[in-house]
Amino acid sequence: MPPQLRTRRKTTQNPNPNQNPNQNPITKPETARGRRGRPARNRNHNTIALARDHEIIDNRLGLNNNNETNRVVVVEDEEEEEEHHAPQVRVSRDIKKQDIMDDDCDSGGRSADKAPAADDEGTTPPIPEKVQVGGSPLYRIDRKLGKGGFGQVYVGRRVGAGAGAPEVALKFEHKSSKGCNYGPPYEWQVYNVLGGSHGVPRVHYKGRHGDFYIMVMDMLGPSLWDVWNNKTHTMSAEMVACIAIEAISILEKMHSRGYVHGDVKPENFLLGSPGTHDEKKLFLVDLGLATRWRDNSTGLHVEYDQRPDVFRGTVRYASVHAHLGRTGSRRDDLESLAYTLIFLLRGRLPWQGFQGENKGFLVCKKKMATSPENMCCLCPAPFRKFIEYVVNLKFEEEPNYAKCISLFDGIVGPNPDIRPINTDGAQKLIYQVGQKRGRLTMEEDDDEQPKKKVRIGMPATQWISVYNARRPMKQRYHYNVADLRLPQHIEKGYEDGLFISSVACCTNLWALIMDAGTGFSAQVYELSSYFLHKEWIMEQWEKNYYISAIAGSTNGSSLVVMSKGTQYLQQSYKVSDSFPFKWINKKWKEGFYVTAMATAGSRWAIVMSRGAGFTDQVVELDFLYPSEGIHRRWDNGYRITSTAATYDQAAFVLSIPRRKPADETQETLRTSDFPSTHVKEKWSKNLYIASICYGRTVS
Ligand SMILES: Nc1ncnc2c1ncn2[C@@H]1O[C@H](COP(=O)(O)OP(=O)(O)OP(=O)(O)O)[C@@H](O)[C@H]1O
Repeated sequence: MPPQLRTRRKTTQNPNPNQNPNQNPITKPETARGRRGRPARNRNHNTIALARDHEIIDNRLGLNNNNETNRVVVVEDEEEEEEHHAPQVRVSRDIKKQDIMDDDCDSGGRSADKAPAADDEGTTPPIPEKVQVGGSPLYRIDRKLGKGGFGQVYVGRRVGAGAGAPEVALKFEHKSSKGCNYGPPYEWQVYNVLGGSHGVPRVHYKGRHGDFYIMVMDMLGPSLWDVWNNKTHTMSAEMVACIAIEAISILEKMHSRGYVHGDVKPENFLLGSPGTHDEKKLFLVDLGLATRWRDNSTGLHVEYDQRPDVFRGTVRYASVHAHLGRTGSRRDDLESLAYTLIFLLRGRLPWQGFQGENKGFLVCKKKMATSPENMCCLCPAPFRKFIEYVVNLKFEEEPNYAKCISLFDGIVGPNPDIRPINTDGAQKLIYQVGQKRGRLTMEEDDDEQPKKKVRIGMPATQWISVYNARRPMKQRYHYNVADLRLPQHIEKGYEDGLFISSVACCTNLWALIMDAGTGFSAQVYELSSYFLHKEWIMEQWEKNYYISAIAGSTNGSSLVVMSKGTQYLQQSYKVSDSFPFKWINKKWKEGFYVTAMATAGSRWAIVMSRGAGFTDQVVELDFLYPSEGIHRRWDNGYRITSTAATYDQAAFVLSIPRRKPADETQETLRTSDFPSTHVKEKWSKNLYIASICYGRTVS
């Protein structure tokens, strides 16, 4: 079917007649481009970039000075709204660890691998028979204890020592391994700080032997995954509650030293060596993904950030924030611990079994959609309470470890000496907190107002509208506009001296914001059955129009508005099945900033422009309205400049303007219906719609 083409054009005189249109050749053609003025097309990515020698007419002042305060409100005939369920979108990530291995055959199997040293896989260079590092005695390498994505761990026996001499564990990392690009493994630094502290094995020596970096550490016993696996895939509630209690105390200690572990999972909790007095003691190993939550020099919490293309950890146990690429903080370890506990107790997590390229996205989506009640049905109540607590923690919030530990009191036997796991560390913590506060439990928090549940298991779609403070101006909105009625509203707006500033779509009905403060001098638009209609856009680019607003419908059509008088120098757009953060990141480095976004069903279209008038830009992407992230960004001077949402996710682009507006006020609203009455209230406070979209939030 040919694209449905409805193009209208509106031109006003350049209100800045002193500017010579031939004066100002600004952009250098992109090197990938062929003939002059032709866009460079990246065949693989449906990316079109145009570089043109042209001059920019900045009309902003001309129209912004309009002091008109009367506003015309045209409310479109109400029409029935249909509910459309968009298919799932994909998120591709930088996969750092073994997240591909998470499926029905458990990744944990690798730590039970007890092959002798000589039988090692052909891909890794052979482990030496004997090693001596960093002033250590000479060790003979014995059986293999385990293997991870980074290293291999073997038993070491001291050469010449008697049969009763204690064994050590040696972690080998080949110099060519991912973790050793810049010298010794990063994990060594973390062990320097944490080694030997509560629940972390002691490191005795470390150094290089041949092509291997080797760490000599306390020899430990089976991992919790091994124990679970040997026990027909179940564990008693008492055993898991003891693990919870002690694991929380280990994390508390690690956090108190400024680190988050970053990869909490059953494979990384080890018991002490069988037959030793530590055999019931819990340890946490693998510090390769540990990061600082507290800056060493300032003592302050590290800065919040979100980089949706960065994933660190293990898909099955990662916190939702880790999936979304947010800077790790203490809450993430506790969320991963909660999943670890439920896995040990129930033998399975609801998001196991996803496969394929967009597995990380599907797992994260499922985590968001699983309420604590559902995750913990048939589990004792403390486990649900623990999950509810941890998923509500804020980025910088200090977890109440003692309260978390006390949640499990009722499940474990009263006598710590006969518990299946040693809980000494937790007893000590509870005691210390009790001393400090004059009480042993943390019941005072029980009167707290119940927190808003963030994992509802029930998606909701809403209008998200963003309002900026501006000098009084005329703004008009239309909503529930069917395709055929678009032209008449737009033409009327043009006649009244308005230009389209934002467009949005709810199901297949359009919303249109037109105002007198755009600064545009001319505008064209097209309603097309394509998302997006490349040829038309290129044609308009050739005529010096730039994309100023876009929207897409669930049936895949799009409304693209292109204007003259923008401040843009060059523009590029991408249509993608998943939120294309990697591409955005790449374009940021080239001086482009996101200036418009839209979705059609599960697809995203992102427009980026040079000369956007921003000095920095960030993205907030979530399965719900990311209020914490937005507030943090606001505090740092960012303001929302683009929004778009699918049925699954909402994306917000926040920018720092090059020129600060006199009044930086920005407000957002989430409403089930188009916010017609709210808009009028906002207008009365000189707040005008700056961006609007319809899609995923949480009611
Ligand atoms: N001190 C130890 N004593 C006994 N076994 C150990 C010890 N340290 C590690 N292991 C075993 O070796 C396995 C791999 O160790 P570790 O997790 O440190 O390696 P890694 O390559 O960093 O793993 P990952 O891929 O999870 O990052 C562990 O799961 C465990 O079974």
